[in-house]
Amino acid sequence: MRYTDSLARSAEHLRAALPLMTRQRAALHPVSYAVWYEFVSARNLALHQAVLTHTRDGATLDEAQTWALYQDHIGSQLTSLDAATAQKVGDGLARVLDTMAASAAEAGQETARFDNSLNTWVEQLLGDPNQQTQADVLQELLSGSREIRGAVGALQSQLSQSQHEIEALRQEVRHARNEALVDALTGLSNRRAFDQALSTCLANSAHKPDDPKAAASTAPCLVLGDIDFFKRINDSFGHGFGDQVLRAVAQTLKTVAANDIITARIGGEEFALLLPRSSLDQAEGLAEKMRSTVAKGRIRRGEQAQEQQNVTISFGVTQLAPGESANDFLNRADRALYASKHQGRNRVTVLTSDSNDAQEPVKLRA
Ligand SMILES: Nc1nc2c(ncn2[C@@H]2O[C@H](COP(=O)(O)OP(=O)(O)OP(=O)(O)O)[C@@H](O)[C@H]2O)c(=O)[nH]1
Repeated sequence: MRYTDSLARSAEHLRAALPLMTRQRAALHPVSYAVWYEFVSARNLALHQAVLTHTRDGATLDEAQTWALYQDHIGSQLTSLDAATAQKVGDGLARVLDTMAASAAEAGQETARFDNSLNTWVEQLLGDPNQQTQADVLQELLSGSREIRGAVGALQSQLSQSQHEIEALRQEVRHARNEALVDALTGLSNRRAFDQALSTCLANSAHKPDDPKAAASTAPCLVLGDIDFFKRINDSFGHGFGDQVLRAVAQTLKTVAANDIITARIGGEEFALLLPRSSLDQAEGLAEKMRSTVAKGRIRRGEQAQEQQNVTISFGVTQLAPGESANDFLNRADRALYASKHQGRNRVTVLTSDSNDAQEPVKLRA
């Protein structure tokens, strides 16, 4: 069960959530309650972080953002949890069937061996006319054994049919599981997949510390991107065109990023790229290439050639410091992104771990 808080604790979270919802003029429906409940209870770090990002500088969460947060951080978790359970059940069933099929095959071989022995005995007995009665009995035994063999054969083919069915089921579950990790609009990884990849990447990097003597030291790098003035695009040309812009930008990021880079849509118009092992310069170069490719592109709005829209995207780039938590890593990338927005947008900002102070000047590139 997802919510296991005691009554007193739930009431405490609710008391904390309600004033926030009022201040945010949040709509009063279960999706909105769930988002704010999870935010105040700090049970869901990714959601907590996303709400902070959306509401910085006193901004309010709108309906679309609330639904998107629910979809990315709460709803999809339930789906993939179900899928994980189904996968476990499927695997268990398949294991049982594998064992049964192996036993049945063994039983079949046993029976065939028994049948062969009987054949030999019958030939010997038929060679002796005085043993006619015993031979009749043995013939009967032989035909009985053939029946057994037929039955076991049927069982084997039944089991092999079931194995095919289970395999098909397994593939369906695998497919459902993958779907739960994919952002339906853009086809990129979703927030959940990104969070999983980030924690795996951090765990791996803890086991493989970087060589401090290497010239351009490599470590996990994070590139956060956020489309500029996206609200204006939605407001001017409609939500449908906004979605088209999201798909086009996602496609550009996917094309520019190499295969080993996790490319995710982690919020409404926010993207994240995780480079498992890279120098900060390489990560900055990648962000810069993405920024300029998006800025040069034109997205068609209608049938007329002049109905084209250009969009820009701001980036924040950082590299993991040794022993750093995922939260601090993400926060620094977010602050770098925020600096890009603050400095005029359509730019890449790199923030290193030793320039942790938000006030400290950061390296900017337009
Ligand atoms: N079309 C579309 N819009 C979305 C989606 N998810 C969030 N949005 C919208 O994205 C907009 C984000 O706006 P803001 O957070 O104000 O940011 P912005 O206008 O891009 O401004 P800056 O980031 O400061 O440049 C909001 O209007 C959301 O409704 C989505 O899936 N599709």
